[in-house]
Amino acid sequence: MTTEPKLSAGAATPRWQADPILSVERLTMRFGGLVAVGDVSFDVGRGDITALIGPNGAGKTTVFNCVTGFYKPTEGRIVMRHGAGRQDETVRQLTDSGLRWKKEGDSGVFLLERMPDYEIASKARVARTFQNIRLFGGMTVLENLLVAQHNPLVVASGFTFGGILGLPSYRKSEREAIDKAVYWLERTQLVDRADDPAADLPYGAQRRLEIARAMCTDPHLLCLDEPAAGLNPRESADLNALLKFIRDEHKTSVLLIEHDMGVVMEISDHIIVLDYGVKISDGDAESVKTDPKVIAAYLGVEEEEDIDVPEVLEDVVETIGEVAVGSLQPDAKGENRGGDK
Ligand SMILES: Nc1ncnc2c1ncn2[C@@H]1O[C@H](COP(=O)(O)OP(=O)(O)OP(=O)(O)O)[C@@H](O)[C@H]1O
Repeated sequence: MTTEPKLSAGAATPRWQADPILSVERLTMRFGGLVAVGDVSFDVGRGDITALIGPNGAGKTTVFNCVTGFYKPTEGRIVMRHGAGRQDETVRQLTDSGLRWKKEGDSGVFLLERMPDYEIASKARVARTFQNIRLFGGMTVLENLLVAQHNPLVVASGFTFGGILGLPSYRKSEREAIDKAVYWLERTQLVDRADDPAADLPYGAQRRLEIARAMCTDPHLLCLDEPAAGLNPRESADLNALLKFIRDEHKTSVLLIEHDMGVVMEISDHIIVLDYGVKISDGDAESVKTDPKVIAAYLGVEEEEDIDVPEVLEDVVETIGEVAVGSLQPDAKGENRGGDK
């Protein structure tokens, strides 16, 4: 099934079509007989906040794991681009040649389905956070951010000796790494906790630290798996502000999985909706939240069922727009379609 991206009336060509930083093309992921993701395609606009949403078990994390190299897709192509435009000719050349990436100056094309996860992070510059927080709990908050910058520091140390001897070039890189860490600690309101073990931070602060750590790697694309999970309303508002800052001031593209529709509808430029492993809607917030297929998926109405959309629409849009959708995650049939992460 193909679902063409939708825009609200009067909108111009969206960035995700004109200038996609990431294109997921006909992605399929099977686990034995289970099709977790089936023939899914979508684009992520450069400089956009893009949300991937859907009920439990819809396939969101599986898509994330394919994009970030934790899974090798069964089928499909995942194109990451540095520099403006679709770069179709380079994508075609790479696909035909069997090579993994091509970089020229500030431009570059990376076929992520061919790359191991460490290359996706270091070369394609895709950073991610996890549904279950994965910090180095015994290290301090500052150390967590310095570890994230390990690669440039190792290079600056000339692979050890420059660091041991304290050469000026290494000291300069070390200073820069600390400055960058402090910058992100300030942006995430964690400066006062810099010397505390990461495990001692409250939950919401640990989530912000994960984002700070990812940003210390200077990603072109930041992938966040349920960043608002477990946050209180105040922390969710802070998260919204942080993600808008990352988009607007750092021009970093963001792709997030999120169940909190308050967060999704407020900050997303573009929303893709999955259900049972297929894409059911794709467009801006306005078009997605009024899409009958989305409403049916969240409320568990069978597609063939003749729902009276105008009658229920107002209530449902209000619900999807305002509720932290924990209560909507299991569908109306009472099924929990997901597994633990
Ligand atoms: N490694 C795996 N092995 C087998 N099945 C898997 C694996 N990972 C995911 N699945 C299955 O694939 C389907 C999609 O799971 P996925 O975690 O991608 O959904 P999700 O949309 O992220 O769900 P949630 O919102 O609950 O996190 C589910 O049926 C899940 O049980």
